[in-house]
Parts: sequence; structure tokens; C-alpha cells
Amino acid sequence: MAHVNVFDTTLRDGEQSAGVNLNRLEKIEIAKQLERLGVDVMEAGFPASSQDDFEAVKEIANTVRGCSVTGLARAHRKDIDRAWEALKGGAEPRIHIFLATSPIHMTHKLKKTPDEVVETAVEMVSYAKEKFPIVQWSAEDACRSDLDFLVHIIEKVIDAGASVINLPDTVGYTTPDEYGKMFRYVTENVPNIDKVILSAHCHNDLGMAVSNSLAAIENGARQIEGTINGIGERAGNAAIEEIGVALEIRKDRYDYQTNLVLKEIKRTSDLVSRLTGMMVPGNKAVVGRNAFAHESGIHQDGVLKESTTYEIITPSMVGIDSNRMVLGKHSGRHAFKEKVKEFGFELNESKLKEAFESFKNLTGKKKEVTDDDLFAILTDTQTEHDNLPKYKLQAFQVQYGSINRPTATILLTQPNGEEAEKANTGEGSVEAIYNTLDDLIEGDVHLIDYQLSSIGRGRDALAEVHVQLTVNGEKASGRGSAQDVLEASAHAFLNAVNRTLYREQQKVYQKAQV
Ligand SMILES: CC(=O)SCCNC(=O)CCNC(=O)[C@H](O)C(C)(C)COP(=O)(O)OP(=O)(O)OC[C@H]1O[C@@H](n2cnc3c(N)ncnc32)[C@H](O)[C@@H]1OP(=O)(O)O
Ligand SMILES: CC(C)C(=O)C(=O)O
Ligand SMILES: [Mg+2]
Repeated sequence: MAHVNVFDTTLRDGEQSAGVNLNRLEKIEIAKQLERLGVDVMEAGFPASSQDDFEAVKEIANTVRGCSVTGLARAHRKDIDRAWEALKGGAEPRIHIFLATSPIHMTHKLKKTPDEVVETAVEMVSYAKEKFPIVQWSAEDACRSDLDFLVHIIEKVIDAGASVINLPDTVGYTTPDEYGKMFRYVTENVPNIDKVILSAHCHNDLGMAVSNSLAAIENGARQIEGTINGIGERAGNAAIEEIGVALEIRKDRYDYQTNLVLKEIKRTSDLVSRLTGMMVPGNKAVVGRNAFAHESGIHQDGVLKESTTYEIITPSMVGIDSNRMVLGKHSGRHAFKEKVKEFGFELNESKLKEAFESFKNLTGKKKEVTDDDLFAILTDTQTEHDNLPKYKLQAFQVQYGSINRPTATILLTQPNGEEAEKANTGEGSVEAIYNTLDDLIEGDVHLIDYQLSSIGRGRDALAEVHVQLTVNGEKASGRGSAQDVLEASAHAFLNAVNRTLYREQQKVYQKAQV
């Protein structure tokens, strides 16, 4: 099995993401985590670009011992000198010099002829080699370069002392087939190519960075460059976690290994996301919030029966505790039943049906039904007495205006099964509801205490109301939850009244037993 080095450039190309600016301490924290992740080389920055970057690269080089630390430099003596000052204390000082080789870059940006570019590259690699034991040279914009020119310049820089040659797809233009062929061509045509490691560095402008990196490996690359979460210039770089997991999951096809500790992926991803402020999209491969989440009933049923039906990666492999069954509009009974069990409830068939209906009802109103919501539904269903005569809210309407007295109209099923409707007013909407319920309920009911809280957060969080009443002089408490505060208030009131009804019936039953 061939070994592929992982070269992480989160702290250099990743930091080039528009809007990202890491301070020294943040860079060091990420560097320590990259070491834990098992990368072989980390590019800590571009020392000549600023004093801050210089300090960060220096501190990382002097601290990290588990992998090689490198820094970027243009083909300029002063960039190379600065890089040496920053990196010389490292375990294995290594420099990364780049110079563009495509006609577009040479003509318009560098304003140099191809011969001048070869001359500069050779001169700078030789100069760097006087200081650094390892010199990596990159042919910037390699994919839009003339292949025979690439072969020529690569041969020269190897002779000048480069030990790693990187062929970047700087603008994310290439396809896997083309990128693979470029590596093959270079391998077959550069006479001294066996003296170096070939490296792939892909950008994601056309969404092919990971596929291109894998194609490069299959065609001779023994180092892949990328970033955590795929952050980087423009649309980003190849995501290292995706390449690492693809090599592992498809080892039937890719006979290569890396030193990556896959279990560290989740933590690394979280840390990079938090410190850079680059949020990971929910559907991002391997580390997205939904990467191990199942919402549709058929998938949930399949995964509950056998996880491999719909999961090709085990969450624990990348440091995620477990998959997630998201209960939502598309979920079915199997997953719901499982959640009921997980929460420790034992519902009989009719209660299970009732709870499932309440849940499905809620999915029509809320984007995501959270565990807290579900817990509330299940607690309500579990603690509701079956088949007992009770008051049940059928429908209600509240009219509220800043200048009118609020009015509630309520339709209720009574314990005898008949329906009754009434309307009344109050100082506020809740009081209007309670006054109306009072009119509809037999007996003397007084509200002693009312408390409102929300279950979970966000605009669509469920409301939970707890009340204390006296019903015919007896204290009773009640609880109700609903998406609407007024509906939760009505449920809580009726819940307390129904509890006193239940107590009455228990007393009658106990007397009959005696
Ligand atoms: C593909 C990549 O990701 S390359 C890395 C890109 N990263 C960055 O640019 C981030 C850090 N960069 C910086 O802080 C600044 O650009 C600096 C400090 C490096 C240079 O700043 P300035 O001196 O103001 O130059 P500026 O950035 O405007 O222009 C770049 C200059 O470098 C030259 N240049 C570009 N690449 C190279 C190279 N590989 N070797 C030598 N010179 C180069 C350009 O031709 C231009 O030269 P000119 O001034 O003679 O026209
Ligand atoms: C500096 C080089 C390697 C680079 O980032 C690129 O070409 O994308
Ligand atoms: Mg790049």
C-alpha cells in the first residue's frame, strides 16, 4: 500500500478565504489540532507577507514537533530569507516557493518570458537549498501551462535542489481526467522525476477539487494539499477530511494510506469553523450537520434495521458520536417509536397513535421538531388519562386590538360528549380565554398562578404554560404546550380542570370498591 503525504494549508491558503483573518493565538490552536489530526506537513503561513504572519509561523515552527512546518515564499530572495528566519527553529525546516508557469500568468502578471521564469525558478530554488533541507517548488497555474514547458522547468528545478514538486490547479479549471493525465505526462517525461515527491493542490471553482486530487494520486502524486472544511481562496481548496475519508471508505479502489487520525476530523472541523467564522454547510460531506442525519421515514426505517442501508461512513470513524434521526415532516412510525423508547416512555398503541398525530401536526407548523418539543408531546400524552370523560378544546378564536377589549370564542367538548360554545371578554387575551372557559366549565374555577416559558429557542419554539387553579375549592395544577401561547394557555387550564375530574372519578371508584 503506497503512502500519501497530507499537506495542510488551512493556515495559509485557507486563511486567504475572503473575510478570514486569524490571529497568532488562533493559528497556534489550529496548528496543535492539525498535529493531532496527523497531517505530515502544515503550511503555517506566508512569513514575508506581514509581521503577524511571520510571528505566527515562527511560533508554530518552534512548537510543533509531530509534523513538518512550512511557509510560502515568492521567487524572491527577501521572501526566502524571511521564511528562513521564521522556520529555522523547526524540526524539519521546509520552504514552499511558487512561480507561475502558464502563459497568462507569465505574460500579464509576472511580465516575464518563459526563459526568465525558468532562470528565476532555478536561481531561487538553489538559493533556498543553501538554507533549507527540504525545498518544495510549485508551478502556479500548472493546469493552464504548456505541458512540455512544465516538463522542462520541472527538470531544471529538481536539478537545482527541489525535493517536492507541486502542480497546482490554481484556478480550479481542470477535470479529473485532465489532471490525472498531467501527472502521468510529467511522471513519464521528466527524466529526474524519481528524485522528488509529486504533489497535488486543487481548488474547487468547478466543485472538482477532491475528485481531481484523487485522480492525481492514481497517477503518481504522493502528496495531496488541501484545507480543513475545504476553505480557501475563492471557492476554496480540496477538503482534506473528504480525501482522507474517501481513501478509507473506498480502499477497495484506492490502495493508498495516509497518517490521518480520522477520529480527529470532527474536532478539527469544528475548531476551524469557529475560529475562521466560515460556517460548515449542513449538507457538507463528512462534517456537515446533516452528513449523518436521516429524516425520511423510509431511510430511518432502513437505518434502524441495518445502518449500512443508507450510511457508508460510520459517524464514530470521524469522531461523531452517532447518527441523528431527525423527526420531521418526512418521518414515519418506526423512527417515532424508536425515539419514544429512547426517551424512556412506554406508550400503549392508542397513546402512540395520539402522540404520533400530535407530532405530525406540529411538523406542519414547525421547521424542525426538536427533542424538547417531542419530550413535551410525549409527557403530555403519557400523563393524560385514557378514555375518561373530560373537557376537550375543539376550536377557539381570540379577537385582540389595542383599543378593543379582547374577546375569546371557544368551542369545547364537555365530559358528557356534547359540544358547547361561548364567548367572553377579558383585560387581555389569556384572561378572555380563561373567562370563557370558566363560563363553559361546571363548578367554581379560580386561577391562582400562571407561568409561561418556551421549549427550546427560536421564533418557532413551543410555548409551555403551567397553571394552578382551584376547582370547587380544591387545588389543581395543569400544563399545556402548543406552538401558540394562547392555545398552550387554554390547554393548561383544561388540563388542570380535567385532573380534578379524574380525582373525582377515582374517589367514586374507590367508594364503590369499599
Ligand atoms: C496562488 C496563491 O495562492 S499565491 C499566494 C497568494 N497569497 C497572498 O497574496 C497573501 C499575502 N500577500 C501579501 O501580503 C502581499 O501580496 C505581498 C506582501 C506578498 C506583496 O505585496 P506587494 O509588494 O504590495 O505586491 P502586490 O501583492 O500588490 O503584487 C504582487 C507582486 O508580486 C509579484 N509576484 C507574484 N507572484 C510572484 C512569485 N511567485 N514570485 C515573484 N514575484 C511574484 C507580482 O508580479 C507583483 O509584482 P510587481 O509589484 O512587480 O508587479
Ligand atoms: C501557492 C500555490 C501553490 C497556490 O496556492 C495555488 O497555486 O493555488
Ligand atoms: Mg492555492
